[in-house]
Amino acid sequence: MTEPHLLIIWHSRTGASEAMARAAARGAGDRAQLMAAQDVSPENILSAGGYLFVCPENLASMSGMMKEMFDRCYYRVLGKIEGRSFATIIAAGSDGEGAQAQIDRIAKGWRLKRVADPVIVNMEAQTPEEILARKTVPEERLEECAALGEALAEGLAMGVF
Ligand SMILES: Cc1cc2nc3c(=O)[nH]c(=O)nc-3n(C[C@H](O)[C@H](O)[C@H](O)COP(=O)(O)O)c2cc1C
Repeated sequence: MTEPHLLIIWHSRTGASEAMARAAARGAGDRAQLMAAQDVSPENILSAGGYLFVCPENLASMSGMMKEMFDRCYYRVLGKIEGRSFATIIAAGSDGEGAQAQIDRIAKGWRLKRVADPVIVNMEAQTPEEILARKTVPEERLEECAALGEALAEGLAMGVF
């Protein structure tokens, strides 16, 4: 992997966020490290040049596993990653703004710099059956995620961010 690399951190319950994180990693190629939130350590965060956070909105919040990653790592890296770049992709059933705002607030605490507009992919799941079903993200949205991954990794490699 080339340095400084993009760390893509994801959590997914029904597959949408995982597919989008994998698409972003495909776009970034060998300039990205793709990690499930539960596996991320403070050392992984410290060694990356920038971050892409990808998770669903659950009950108006980021998903619990993503929050657990922030809780576990927050103070271990506070003050050591200031100015690094970040972006987000949120999978939602109908909204997504709550999860988005929470990650933005935590990133502000870390003094990260948002370098791409927020991406919220609304899967339009309304009923319990739809919400609990395995998700298939439309191809054009996956391509958008791939393009974002490529742009972030490229910007980091070129020292633009
Ligand atoms: C327990 C639970 C709570 C949810 N709450 C919300 C919510 O507050 N707002 C929203 O837009 N979608 C909500 N959803 C829908 C998911 O965000 C949506 O299905 C998303 O595509 C799931 O992403 P994933 O496949 O990566 O898990 C919820 C889903 C679950 C399972």
